[in-house]
Amino acid sequence: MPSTTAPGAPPMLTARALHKHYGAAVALGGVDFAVGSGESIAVTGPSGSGKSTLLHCLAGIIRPDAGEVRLYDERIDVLSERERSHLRRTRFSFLFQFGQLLPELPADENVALPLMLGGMPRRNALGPARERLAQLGLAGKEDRRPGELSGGEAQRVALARALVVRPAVVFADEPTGALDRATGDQVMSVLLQTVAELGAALVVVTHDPVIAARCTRTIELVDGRIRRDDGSLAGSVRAGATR
Ligand SMILES: Nc1ncnc2c1ncn2[C@@H]1O[C@H](COP(=O)(O)OP(=O)(O)OP(=O)(O)O)[C@@H](O)[C@H]1O
Repeated sequence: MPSTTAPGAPPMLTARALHKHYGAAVALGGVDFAVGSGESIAVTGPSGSGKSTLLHCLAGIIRPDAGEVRLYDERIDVLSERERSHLRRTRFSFLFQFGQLLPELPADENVALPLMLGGMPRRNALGPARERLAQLGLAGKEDRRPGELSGGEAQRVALARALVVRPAVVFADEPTGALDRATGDQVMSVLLQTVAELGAALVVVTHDPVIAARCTRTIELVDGRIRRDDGSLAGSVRAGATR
């Protein structure tokens, strides 16, 4: 998959020397991280190794105790809660194991929600929402509520919702964990393809080696540190190409 990051351009999202403690427990013990446009990074590692904590620090959900996180050149770890919340709404998207769709809303309104939260009138938001649903093979199912969709369809609605704002970075935590292999593979294909098309970056926490293998790069956390990193993103971004 070619990177859309221009040669010499800085990575989109970088973290340096991230530390996070919970009491005496070290959740992150000095993590350096970078992801560029068009890249997909699988974050793997045993339970309790710090994967979710890393994701939450990168996404500005929690603040690290030390270290820094930048979106392009902007330090996001120093922003106020209000500023980080705005950033999460406008530049980032999130996809979880269970899509967290609103059960009372039809598919198109679920997808339109992030646009409406950003101030777009409902009538304007429904168009792009339906377009995104159609791209994900859900044309004709716009009026269905989540309970009237299969698990895979519902997760594609969640995916449409994550992508409708054209995010810079998509954060996913076990996005196919609740799906069977075939459906999960399909959702992952759409996710990887769309992220590449948008020139976005994907950070996906997963226990699944099949999903990790489909990403452009895998890092493995153990005890809050990166034990294995199967590619140097900084080098590949500078070269304008990924593995
Ligand atoms: N809010 C919290 N309060 C106290 N300790 C926490 C908190 N969140 C995480 N931890 C601890 O930090 C460490 C890293 O947790 P984290 O959830 O990041 O791991 P993980 O790799 O995502 O685990 P899993 O695969 O089980 O979801 C663990 O020891 C965990 O118990």
